[in-house]
Amino acid sequence: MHRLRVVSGHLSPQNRLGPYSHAQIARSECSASLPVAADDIVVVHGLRTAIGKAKRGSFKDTTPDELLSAVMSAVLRDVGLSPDKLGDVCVGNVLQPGAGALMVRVAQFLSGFPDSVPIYTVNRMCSSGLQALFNVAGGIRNGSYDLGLACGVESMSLRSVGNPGDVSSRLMDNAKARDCLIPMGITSENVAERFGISREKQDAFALSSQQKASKAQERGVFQQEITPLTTRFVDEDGKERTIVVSKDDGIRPGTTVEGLAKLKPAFKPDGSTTAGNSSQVSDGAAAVLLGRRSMVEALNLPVMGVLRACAVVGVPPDLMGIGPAYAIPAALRKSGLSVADVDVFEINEAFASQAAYCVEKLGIPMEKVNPNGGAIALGHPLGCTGARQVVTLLNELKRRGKSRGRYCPFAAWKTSGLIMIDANLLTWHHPPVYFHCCTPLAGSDGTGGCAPLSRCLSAVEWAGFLLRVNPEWPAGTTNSERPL
Ligand SMILES: CC(=O)SCCNC(=O)CCNC(=O)[C@H](O)C(C)(C)COP(=O)(O)OP(=O)(O)OC[C@H]1O[C@@H](n2cnc3c(N)ncnc32)[C@H](O)[C@@H]1OP(=O)(O)O
Repeated sequence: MHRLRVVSGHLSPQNRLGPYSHAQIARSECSASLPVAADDIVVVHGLRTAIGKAKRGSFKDTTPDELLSAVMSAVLRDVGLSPDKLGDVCVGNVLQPGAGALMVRVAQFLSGFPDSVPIYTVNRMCSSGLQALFNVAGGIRNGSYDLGLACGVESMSLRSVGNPGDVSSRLMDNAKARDCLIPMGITSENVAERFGISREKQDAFALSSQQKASKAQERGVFQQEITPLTTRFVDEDGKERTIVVSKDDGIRPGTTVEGLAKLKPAFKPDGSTTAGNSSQVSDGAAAVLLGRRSMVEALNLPVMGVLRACAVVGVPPDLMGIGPAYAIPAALRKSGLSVADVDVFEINEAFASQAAYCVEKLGIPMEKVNPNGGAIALGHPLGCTGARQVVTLLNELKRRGKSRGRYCPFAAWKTSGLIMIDANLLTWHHPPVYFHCCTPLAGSDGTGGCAPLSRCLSAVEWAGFLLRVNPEWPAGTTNSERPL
């Protein structure tokens, strides 16, 4: 009934559609092609912390349980959901000892979650945050529970990559197994050499990431997705201060092609991968609340998107960065869409070499790729990034009033994760006061409200999962102002 009311509200002459006629609405792809089902897996809400520069940035003295707790509690607080309603919490993490099991359980209690709520970690390297989403979605799909929280967290300040753990000495006799020891920076060099991604091309990609992120930061775009975190910070004189962190550290608005060209190769003397065209080593966390549509509707929670398809593909470990070039087509096949149908792609920028290769190989127009910059500018807290990209993409699609997005981060070693998300106006849940926000035209600077209804209904896609975006929240709405 609620959906019918929502739809008829849009179609009624009293609504504020301005020049958009009913005929235009009826022609929309979204309403025609996207079925709505009670057991859809929907995204309710997502937030992230700011991303700190590891070892010297805002979160250099912040433990990962604190980062995680900040996003876990903020997401539930924003939508007014009691934690005891959660059936499971899955947290992507790469570097914490003991698979991060202690860290996440501590975060759970720091967040005020009862001990009856289960929590666990997952490690699919740089896709861990995304894998957490897959896992929670899987739990909902298989009927284990109706609501779950998918998170990602990493403190690269307090833990470093490097210890390979206990592996058999026989790995030296097996070329593929041996390749698993190749440092990530060298895999970037391999991709650049093998596929002819020149230094100039890499630097151009890096410049574009920095420029897009600078512009987004300047416009306040990230304020919608960042929950501020009050934390301790020890300054150069050893004095401890309390700071509030709400802004990403890594973005360099002054980046130029000349400045990038001057940087020395970081991983091998005659290489092309530098500090400027690599992702930054960072600290951060993100959380995304997922639920079965029937339960989400029963609790009158908002719906940001619907999970439509997931794909995970393995690639050779010495070329790990090419993952999106394989995972994106796999998810496209599952969804019956093509690259041309997609409006926004979020592709992880572990290195400009691999990201540029994937974009080229798939023939994606650059303006559709990471419109607010990626890990080169923002930073790449390993276990967090997949969840962070989902949060960033959903907010971008919401700003644009787009109904479908597609997203693809990728994992190190041999796998690539892909999820697809679509938006369908027919499934929106929000109070009428916000409902009208989809009628004014969005300003190109993201400040002018949501897109017209005809655009809200159009199809967009994304590499990864198809998520429905709810553009009823005006651009610039802060977390605390969002409707509950
Ligand atoms: C599956 C996966 O995702 S695999 C990927 C996993 N992640 C990784 O492997 C991390 C890859 N990145 C790295 O290892 C590191 O960032 C490195 C080794 C490339 C560089 O490390 P650092 O030297 O500490 O980098 P840092 O960001 O501090 O930059 C060093 C200097 O380069 C220069 N620089 C960096 N970016 C720029 C830029 N955009 N323009 C101009 N100069 C720049 C600056 O002089 C900077 O020094 P400053 O910060 O004091 O001004």
